[in-house]
Amino acid sequence: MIRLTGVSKEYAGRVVVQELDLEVGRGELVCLVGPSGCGKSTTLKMINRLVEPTTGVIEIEGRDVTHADPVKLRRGIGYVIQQIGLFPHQRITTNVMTVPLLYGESKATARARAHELLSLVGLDPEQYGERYPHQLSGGQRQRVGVARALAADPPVLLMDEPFGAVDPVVRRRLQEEFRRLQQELGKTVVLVTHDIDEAVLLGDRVAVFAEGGRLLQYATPAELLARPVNEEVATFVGAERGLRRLSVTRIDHEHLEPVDGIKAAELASTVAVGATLEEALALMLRNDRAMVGVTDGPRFVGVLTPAGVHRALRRSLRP
Ligand SMILES: Nc1ncnc2c1ncn2[C@@H]1O[C@H](COP(=O)(O)OP(=O)(O)OP(=O)(O)O)[C@@H](O)[C@H]1O
Repeated sequence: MIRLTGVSKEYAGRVVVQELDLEVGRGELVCLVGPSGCGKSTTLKMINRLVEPTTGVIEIEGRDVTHADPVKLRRGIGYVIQQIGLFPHQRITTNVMTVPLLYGESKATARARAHELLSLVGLDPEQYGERYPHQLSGGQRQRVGVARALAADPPVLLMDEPFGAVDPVVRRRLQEEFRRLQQELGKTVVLVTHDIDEAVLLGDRVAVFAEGGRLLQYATPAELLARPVNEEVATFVGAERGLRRLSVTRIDHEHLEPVDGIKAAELASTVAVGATLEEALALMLRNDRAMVGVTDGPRFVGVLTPAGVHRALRRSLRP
């Protein structure tokens, strides 16, 4: 869907993005992560031509974006930034209607679409649609930003620290909801963050950048956490990467032991197949039991033990 080949950017002779090759598949969510100033935002802005690359080629669906009309190009690419830039003197619904109106939709259609999108991001249009941005919380404004970026139904969404301005609890909820929404809508997303936890939670793949716009590693979260390519990545991913792996590895049938001979009283609680190892371990610790029951819909399918957790971590690296 998106391909960068040999892309570099220099400002006054200083290289901020270096010979970057990166491919993003259709429907994939890719996180660009790295320390402040390493060129993540610049990379994102080259995709929608807010910044022109010094060298290299950027293609979207096989078409070189440098030959596209930048205004048209940007309308086809949703863009969400931390300071979401809602129009302060326009009501929420009107804010979301902007792009469909630009596209020549009728007011009635654009309004209906705006209401649909507000509901989709968890804001009741009846309750919030007629408010002004300053009458919403930071997290609610962020949702409006996402709704507005989706309004033109763009196949590609670029997001620059979209959840950076909200407190950690709200951020986690927005991240989880956004991940669900993205899977449902099948958008191709490139998301910039400096937060490795956000990157491994959201990304199908994660690109780790270093100072000077060098791409150090581009891999799935499981691969990145288990096998950082060098010390630099290992340091960035952090000493807690073992723990982080628990949060990206999901429980599968093959990790379980049979339930035969286990009494219900030995199982303090259950989790569903597909939950993370982190959730399962948290339950084991909370209940002081070395196992947790696992369900699949209404069925009870087995138990997960610490040995199963080990197995799951090992197997998470199989291609
Ligand atoms: N218009 C510009 N002119 C000159 N230098 C710039 C310009 N825009 C960005 N830079 C420099 O390019 C480098 C990369 O900036 P960029 O915003 O891409 O980093 P980033 O990784 O997104 O950082 P952050 O996480 O702090 O937003 C920085 O050193 C920045 O100072």
